[in-house]
Amino acid sequence: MEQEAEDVPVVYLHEIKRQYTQGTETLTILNGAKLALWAGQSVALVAPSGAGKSTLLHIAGLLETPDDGEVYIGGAPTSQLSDIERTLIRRTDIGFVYQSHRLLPEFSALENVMLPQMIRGLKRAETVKRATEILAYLGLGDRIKHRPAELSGGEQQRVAIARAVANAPRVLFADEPTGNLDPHTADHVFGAMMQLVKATRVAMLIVTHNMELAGRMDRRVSLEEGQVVELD
Ligand SMILES: Nc1ncnc2c1ncn2[C@@H]1O[C@H](COP(=O)(O)OP(=O)(O)OP(=O)(O)O)[C@@H](O)[C@H]1O
Repeated sequence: MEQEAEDVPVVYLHEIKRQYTQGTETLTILNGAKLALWAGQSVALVAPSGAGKSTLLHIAGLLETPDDGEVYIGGAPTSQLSDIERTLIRRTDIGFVYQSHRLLPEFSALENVMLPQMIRGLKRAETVKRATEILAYLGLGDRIKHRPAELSGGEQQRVAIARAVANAPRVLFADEPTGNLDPHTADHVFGAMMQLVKATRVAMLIVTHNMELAGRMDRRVSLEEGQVVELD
């Protein structure tokens, strides 16, 4: 990761608007949402079902385009970029972790973590080295040859986190990453994510319904009537 001025947010959502049209009805989900995500800061997004959390994550992660407003990554606007340019930014700057791990079942933990780096065109030896290091950092040094089915739920989720940070992204988005885990395992996985934020200075936005975990993050925000509100 290149060192850059930290007076610019890693991600800045400016006046984001998103509507869905269903038949004759128009649903306004985001209505001028603004949010800045900073390097080295973890932010919990806590809001009721249907409030637009996943929509916000997908727009901020350049998976969806807003109807209006601008997504800035590292200070640069993204709305005029081509699909290829957006894909490249997603590969290098953005990581995603979902509620279910979505690992490839026929590949080992190591190979799953190597894949995003290989897609990016890094040399195999380099990807093996980096993937091994990240897995060891997340406490999986003795599990790298295991396939997902041979790992526990918490281990699978840590592999998914390793895969998401394999390319040293500037921002990590996680949609209920511990939602499928028992409280003890959730605590462990969550702890690993918090460590990563401080160790790598990645910016992190985590959707969670768990107020205890949200309370351990740097900042808490919600969505009300399509706008982001600070909870602290
Ligand atoms: N493709 C779509 N077409 C129409 N409506 C949609 C579409 N995607 C989402 N919605 C609606 O937009 C609203 C927000 O959805 P979103 O998935 O962002 O909510 P959420 O806050 O993540 O909810 P949850 O906590 O239940 O996952 C919902 O009411 C949903 O029905």
